[in-house]
Amino acid sequence: MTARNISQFWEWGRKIICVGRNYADHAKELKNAIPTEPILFLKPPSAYVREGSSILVPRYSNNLHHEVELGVVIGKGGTAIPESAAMEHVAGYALCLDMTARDVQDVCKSKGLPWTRAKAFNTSCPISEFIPKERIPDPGNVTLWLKVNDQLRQNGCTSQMIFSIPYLISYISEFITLEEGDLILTGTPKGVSAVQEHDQLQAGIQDVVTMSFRVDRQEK
Ligand SMILES: O=C(O)/C=C/C(=O)CC(=O)C(=O)O
Ligand SMILES: [Mg+2]
Repeated sequence: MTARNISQFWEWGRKIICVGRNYADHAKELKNAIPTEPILFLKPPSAYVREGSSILVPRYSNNLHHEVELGVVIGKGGTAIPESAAMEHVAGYALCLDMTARDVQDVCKSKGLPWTRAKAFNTSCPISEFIPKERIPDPGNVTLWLKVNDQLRQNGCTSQMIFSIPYLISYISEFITLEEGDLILTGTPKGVSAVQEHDQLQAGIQDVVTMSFRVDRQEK
């Protein structure tokens, strides 16, 4: 059997665990309360999309939003990982988008239903190349940005996160065993907005990585 390479973690079929409302400015822009403990949801591995393929607006949505986020790639699994040891479990990072059908999410919220249809559809998780841990020495202090058709929409710093990466790893692993190849999306800063068919999205982490995606509509 050929050895698997963590730099292709998206091919492993592992979990994508997402944190919501982890930036106060984003929680406020959507008129949500600031959370007192992490809010979590999941995406399936079929949500991954890589550069060269398009982000697809689901047939059932007319308000697809971008959310730029720092993704943390788990390199060593564990259960009930103490916060003090959490960073030993990180292999690296990826720049991620948490594409969100906001109109569908609003309906789910109003009915008290899970956000699965709004957040977990095919192509809802565009990702960059794998970024080895050494290339981001302080993941708690990097700038994330996103442009739509060359217009800057999001520009935030991970220092604004309410719950830190070590805290999130420890919190999640209390009740979900983390495995090598899992990805944690750590939440988005303010500036989320709608994208349309044929838009070009560009996003980056400081001078570390950039990525671009075109938006298309799912065919009838
Ligand atoms: O509660 C809402 O209206 C929206 C919450 C989110 O979409 C949460 C996130 O995914 C995030 O903050 O990154
Ligand atoms: Mg998000």
